[in-house]
Amino acid sequence: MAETSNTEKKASSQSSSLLSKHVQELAINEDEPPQRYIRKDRDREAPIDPSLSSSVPIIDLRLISSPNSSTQQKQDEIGKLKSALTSWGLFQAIGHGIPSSLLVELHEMAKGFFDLPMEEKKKYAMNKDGTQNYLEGYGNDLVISEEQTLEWSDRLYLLIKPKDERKLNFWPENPSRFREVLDEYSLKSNLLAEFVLKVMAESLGLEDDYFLKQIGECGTAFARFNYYPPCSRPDHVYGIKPHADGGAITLVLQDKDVEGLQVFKDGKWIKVPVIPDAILINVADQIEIMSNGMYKSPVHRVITNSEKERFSVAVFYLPEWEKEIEPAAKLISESTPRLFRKIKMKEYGDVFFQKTTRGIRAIDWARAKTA
Ligand SMILES: O=C(O)CCC(=O)C(=O)O
Ligand SMILES: [Fe+2]
Repeated sequence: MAETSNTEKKASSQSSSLLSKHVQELAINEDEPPQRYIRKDRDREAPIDPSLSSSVPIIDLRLISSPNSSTQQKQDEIGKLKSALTSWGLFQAIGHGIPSSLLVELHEMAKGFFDLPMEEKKKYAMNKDGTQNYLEGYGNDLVISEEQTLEWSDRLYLLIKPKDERKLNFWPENPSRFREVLDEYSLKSNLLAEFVLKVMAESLGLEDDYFLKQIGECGTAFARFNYYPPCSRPDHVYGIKPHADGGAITLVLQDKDVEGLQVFKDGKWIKVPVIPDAILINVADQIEIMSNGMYKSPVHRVITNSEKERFSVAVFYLPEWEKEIEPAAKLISESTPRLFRKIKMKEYGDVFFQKTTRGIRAIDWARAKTA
């Protein structure tokens, strides 16, 4: 277990002053974001490189999945995917087979939920008792210390897989089609994640079900609906602070109009452009570990906007809690020594939560000790 300081113990036991408010309430009631939302890292700010946005990789999955593609087309696109994940750790997937109408509906469900009166949304509020790391429901990150910089976003966080572990009491009944649409999206998103995990394994010369087996049939998936209200000081307040995701892979449906997501690459921040109907797929820490560092789990952040609100839906795929994750033996050699230790997902999850909340990368804790 991760160490916990006294301040943090107090915070997670009850201190209500450390429970953050819904940002939507702040955005409506106060002109200036409170001090606890103001970034402390502006003096260490890396530059934004506008010229590289158009280079964020785009992969047409249809070229890989379609029986009508030639072997050459398929190999070329897998090569592009490999190069995208080696250098960026992400790509925008097009030709992914999820109908545009479903993506539009999912976006409408997100907007419809966050537009509900606060009292209605609070029916689905997270239980912030601090006893569990993966808190489902409507709320924000758990606040574990006074120093933590808070984020300008509200969330609805729901386990979608395994299906029999869903806690439907957190699934909104309003908008009336919310549950149905999320169920449909989960089905499609799970298939897409499976397909991509297979292609990723194949691209590294592993058995195509290598990652799926490591993740396990009962690997979990969480959908996170993110809502970023307009913020009067976008330069000083993060929608989500820099972080990498802790699971295996993440699928993100970005807002259809409003940009905000940025990825850190070679010392610079790069805006991820909005491409209609694309789904952003990013490597998360467990794939970086299993691929022995070949595929990178990218650091990314979300910037706020002074005028426009923004919605996104991220689905995080995680290995089963009891799985022990380590680099694939095939990817360890004299020239590519083992970079990471073997760690149980449950243990990684605990450490990930503690570190990420403080803005520290968890994967560094998983590195193998060099002799
Ligand atoms: O809002 C986005 O575009 C990305 C969200 C994200 O990085 C996350 O939920 O982990
Ligand atoms: Fe993320």
